[in-house]
Amino acid sequence: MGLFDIFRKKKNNVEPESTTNSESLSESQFETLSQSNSETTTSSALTQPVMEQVGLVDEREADEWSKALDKKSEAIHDLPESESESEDEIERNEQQVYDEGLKKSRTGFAERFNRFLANFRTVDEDFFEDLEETLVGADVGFDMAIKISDELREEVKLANAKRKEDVRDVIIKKMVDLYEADGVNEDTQMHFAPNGSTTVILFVGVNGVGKTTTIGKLASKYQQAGKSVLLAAADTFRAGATKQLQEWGERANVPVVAGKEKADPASVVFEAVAKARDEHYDILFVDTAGRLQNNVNLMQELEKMKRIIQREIPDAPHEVLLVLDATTGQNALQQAKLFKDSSDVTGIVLTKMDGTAKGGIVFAIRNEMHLPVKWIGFGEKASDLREFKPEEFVYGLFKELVS
Ligand SMILES: Nc1nc2c(ncn2[C@@H]2O[C@H](COP(=O)(O)OP(=O)(O)OP(=O)(O)O)[C@@H](O)[C@H]2O)c(=O)[nH]1
Repeated sequence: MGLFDIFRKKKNNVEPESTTNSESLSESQFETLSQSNSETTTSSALTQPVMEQVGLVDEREADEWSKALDKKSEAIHDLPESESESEDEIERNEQQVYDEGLKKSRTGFAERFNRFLANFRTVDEDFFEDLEETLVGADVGFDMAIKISDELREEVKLANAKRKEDVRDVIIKKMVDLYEADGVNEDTQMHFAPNGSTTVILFVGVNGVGKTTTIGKLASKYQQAGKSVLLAAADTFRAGATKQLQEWGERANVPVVAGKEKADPASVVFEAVAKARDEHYDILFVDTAGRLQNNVNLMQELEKMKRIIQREIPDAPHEVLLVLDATTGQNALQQAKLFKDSSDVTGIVLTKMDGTAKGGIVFAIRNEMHLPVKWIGFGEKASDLREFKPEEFVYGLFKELVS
């Protein structure tokens, strides 16, 4: 089943009284959609995986970690952890987090589409130009916008479309299809060290994107899931960074290895890796600085850290996660290119999704970067960080936009 079919199926399971679930929207309903503040609640949803996961270091172990984590995120959300809790309830909770976190983007997309379709008369060259502009404005990325409009030119269904909602449905289906096609073989799993040895995860990204916060959230998740966690405060560049990480450490009840202000970050990393290995910690998260005198220095610093980690634990780091701030749109993409070119990024953490009205960045990252989004941040609380689920994301973004 394709991603769009999953989307449709989820939509058909939504409460029947929902306005947005009606098979066909009237013109006036359609025009007023973007002004509607009412949020629909989803009911049962599918758990079918969208794409195959490949290349796990140790499939059984990764599965075990993932299960422990899933169980804990539900507990964090104050769901009763009773034996009787059904899969539907767990899934609904996950979908609710996505629904709430994507509210701004959903409304933003609806407004852009409605503005674009308000002038719809016929599918001509102006139509495609306006469409490209609309998509670029939603942070879908220039390449993806052109790709969508090029493919839609060939689409007979679009050429014959008379009603605005049909046009809109064809466009969204095309976006979802292209997104899915770009994600074949994408590996969204977290990788862990085999045989219970220490897993090292390095976080990179420019300053202010949410690295320290993400580490705090993950530390708390894994710690509560029963794993022993150690943090390394290797961002010695920014005065408050170590303190901030220590606060997260205290909150999560997790120790932090820190150096003096302006100390060599590599020495902090060395100390932390040695401690993690010798004391058999399950997982070490390494916070790094996002701001040095220039990019070359920044990249050299990261390289040096990696060498030190590898000297102590040869198969580490098991993940290099690039943290990107979703509200910065094209800037985030530029950063991704910079880091991808110079460090071996294995995945992306997309933060502040709750703060943007242009959720299209997820499409641009997959289309242009071919890097998997592994985690997504919907707020500042530990429980607001979620594993990235493409089907939940697509549904949360478009559920009110497809008839
Ligand atoms: N709304 C929202 N805010 C977030 C999210 N993630 C992080 N933040 C906020 O973003 C701000 C910056 O986060 P930090 O974790 O300090 O960023 P950093 O990348 O470590 O910054 P440097 O230490 O300067 O490199 C903080 O105020 C966080 O609370 C999120 O998913 N949603």
